Amino acid sequence: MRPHEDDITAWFHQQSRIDPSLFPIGIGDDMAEVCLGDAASVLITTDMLLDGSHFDLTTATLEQVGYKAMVASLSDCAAMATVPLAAVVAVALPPGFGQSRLKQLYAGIALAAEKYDCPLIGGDITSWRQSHPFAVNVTMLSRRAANAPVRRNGAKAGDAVCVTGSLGGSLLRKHLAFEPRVREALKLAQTVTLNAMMDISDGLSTDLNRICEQSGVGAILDAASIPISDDARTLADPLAAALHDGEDFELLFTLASEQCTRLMQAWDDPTPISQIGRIAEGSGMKVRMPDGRMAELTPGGYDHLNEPE
Ligand SMILES: Nc1ncnc2c1ncn2[C@@H]1O[C@H](COP(=O)(O)OP(=O)(O)O)[C@@H](O)[C@H]1O
Ligand SMILES: Cc1ncc(C[n+]2csc(CCOP(=O)(O)OP(=O)(O)O)c2C)c(N)n1
Ligand SMILES: [Mg+2]
Repeated sequence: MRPHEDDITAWFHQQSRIDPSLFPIGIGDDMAEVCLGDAASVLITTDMLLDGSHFDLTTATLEQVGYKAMVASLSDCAAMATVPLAAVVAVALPPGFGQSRLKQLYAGIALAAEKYDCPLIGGDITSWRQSHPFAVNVTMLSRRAANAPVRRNGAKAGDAVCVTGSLGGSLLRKHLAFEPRVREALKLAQTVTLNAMMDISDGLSTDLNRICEQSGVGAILDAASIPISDDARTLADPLAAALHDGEDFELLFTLASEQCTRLMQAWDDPTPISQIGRIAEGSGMKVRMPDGRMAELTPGGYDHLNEPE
């Protein structure tokens, strides 16, 4: 079944009557683009992370949470092959949170800001009057690189489907300490023509479905080619983990088959790239299982609107 989140964001997209000459990219991609005149533009994304949903403060440190909040947004900048510019960070604090814990959070934010050259330029502090969980929201700006921002809607039948890094088992470790693929995305866009790209936050099955739906195509994956992470291999069903766990924060992209051949020859970055399947005409996703059997692939990743009541 289609994720409920996608139903409502598609509805938001339908409702929005924005002028494409002012906002060339609106609802539906990892970032929206705002024209500033004279061919200049800025891209923007916002993401809220909640204690209990995106991290668990009984086990994660505030420094890890600050880092994660920043790199999740940096991953959106990478998803469109854009250059991060700056971040503003808003927090909602439980009563009695205090300055010293805010400084721990800041240490994680500052670590990511420094590492990815994306300074914190503002924010907001609010506190709950009653007992409520901690929340942190990052809004981030980026700018175009030499390439146009890579969108979700450009995949074409016959394209190769590729990912960076490896997938699955993120909850064991990676989701608090990953490296957003900013450098890799810019290198990719410099080396080849990318038809579609996004980052994998909700899970390969759910996020590939977004590219397919927005591009009006289907996809066939080859399970044996999916790079399964070492952490996913410790779980009961490593392939299911790679397909559905989410928070891999790897790049998922499609490009013409000859471009893919060229990319595989030219790619010299330490982060590996794998071709995991092909874009097909029509709609829907299939996966060739390791035993050769073809199975339907339905979006089985994270859906905030499909949580138990
Ligand atoms: N509350 C909202 N109001 C308007 N647009 C929204 C809202 N929530 C999400 N969106 C938009 O819906 C699109 C799809 O969201 P999603 O797939 O979750 O993106 P991401 O994984 O990059 O956060 C994005 O363009 C996002 O900006
Ligand atoms: C305590 C806890 N439970 C569950 C998860 C797993 N998880 C939480 S949100 C999420 C999906 C990604 O988050 P979302 O807010 O949808 O990010 P976006 O797609 O908007 O970038 C996943 C896999 C987690 N990281 N921590
Ligand atoms: Mg989401």
